[in-house]
Amino acid sequence: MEAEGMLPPQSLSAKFEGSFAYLTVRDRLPTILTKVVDTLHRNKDNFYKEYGEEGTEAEKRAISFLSRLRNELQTDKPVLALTDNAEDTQAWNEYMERQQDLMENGQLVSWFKSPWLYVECYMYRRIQEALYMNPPMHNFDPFKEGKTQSYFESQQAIKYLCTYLQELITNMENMTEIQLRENFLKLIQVSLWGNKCDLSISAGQDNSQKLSPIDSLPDLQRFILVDDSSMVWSTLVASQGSRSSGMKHARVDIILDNAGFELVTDLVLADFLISSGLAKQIRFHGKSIPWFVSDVTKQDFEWTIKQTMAANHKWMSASGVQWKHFMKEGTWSYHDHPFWTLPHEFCDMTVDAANLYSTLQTSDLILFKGDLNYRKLTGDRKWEHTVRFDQALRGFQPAPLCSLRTLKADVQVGLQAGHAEKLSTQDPDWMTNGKYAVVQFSSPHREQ
Ligand SMILES: O=P(O)(O)OC[C@@]1(O)O[C@H](CO)[C@@H](O)[C@@H]1O
Ligand SMILES: [Mn+2]
Repeated sequence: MEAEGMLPPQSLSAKFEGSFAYLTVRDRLPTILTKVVDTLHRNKDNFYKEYGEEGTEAEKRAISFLSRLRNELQTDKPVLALTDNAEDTQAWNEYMERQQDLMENGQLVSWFKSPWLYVECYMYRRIQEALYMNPPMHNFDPFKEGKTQSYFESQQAIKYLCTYLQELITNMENMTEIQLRENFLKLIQVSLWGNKCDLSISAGQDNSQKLSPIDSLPDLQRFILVDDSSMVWSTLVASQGSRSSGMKHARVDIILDNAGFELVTDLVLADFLISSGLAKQIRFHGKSIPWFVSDVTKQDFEWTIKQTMAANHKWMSASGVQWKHFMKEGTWSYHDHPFWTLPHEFCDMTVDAANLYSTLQTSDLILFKGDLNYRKLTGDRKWEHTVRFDQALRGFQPAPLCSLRTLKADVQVGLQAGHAEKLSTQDPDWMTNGKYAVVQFSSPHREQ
């Protein structure tokens, strides 16, 4: 827990000129908006075919809304309250008020003056507003094409991975505890590096995985700056009771990040956890609206399993069939909660999404995938790099948790003294170029 009266460090923000936040708001976010507009344009005929004139009109209105939004962003206009009437509209507008209270000298909350985490999340929610306000477009996912493309472009790697998984499952019975541990650690790393493949960092450019993900692991090892995966293993082993008695029903929650290759790496890990008996239940958590270009929605989740099932490859389809079965029998389940697409830091969850927090409290292990989750875990703040991960969580400790993240934003805690300085001389962009990664663990049960 945080010492009382201690203020956390400042939020990252585009107000720091030249910072990664600044460059993202200035360059990457407008590009993403332009791509959304292009996507709507390209689908013009489809909207007409499906909904007639009404579809064409909705598409035009959404495009003009998004063009205005891009202009507001680029000219640093004040952030506007949401005008739609969705489940989370009020929470967003209340959060805006909170941001307003934090502003100094009576300045208004705006794109280049407010916290980066807030304005970036807000942009994706405004894209959704453009769609909500223009039915019949409210269910349209402007990022769908990019997500399916990234899945298809990673076919080769997915084949390798599913083949590897099916071999493991065949040999599981004869595996010693040491071998089981080794394979678990490998699949944790595959899921970790799967996070290299998000589409928002490359503003939607192809970033797919083509090589064998298992063979690349040894070369990547030295880029893992903090590796707490052995603690993750101990947590799982401790929570399942003995392997043969299977007394306890360990539950793992995976807070998903990106669709495409990354999601497959997560499903493979989840399959291994169940097939090995390390866990009895997996709960996946995804986004309820299209988010940060590549994040998984329920539709993406179901689509991925279906596609994998239908693949013309023995081991891929065997994996897909198994995953479908896990879903059907409830061993796996998919959940979304509006909190995952709110701009809050996770330390706010106890108050702002108490029901989600209490659900997570009954988990044996929570895996947080990706960069945005890391930003929310640490509040996207200017922490010293040597501050402990536990401390940066500021009381967010529902259950043992682990962040699997490749570095794509300039926040990083939990490093040894001198490590960050050394990296800065070797590779000045180490925090944002996606070459490095961390596996960081924190447990409420651990001695603080
Ligand atoms: O959470 P993810 O998918 O790993 O990354 C999301 C992300 O690409 O979006 C932001 C850039 O716009 C960065 O913070 C981060 O790299
Ligand atoms: Mn993402």
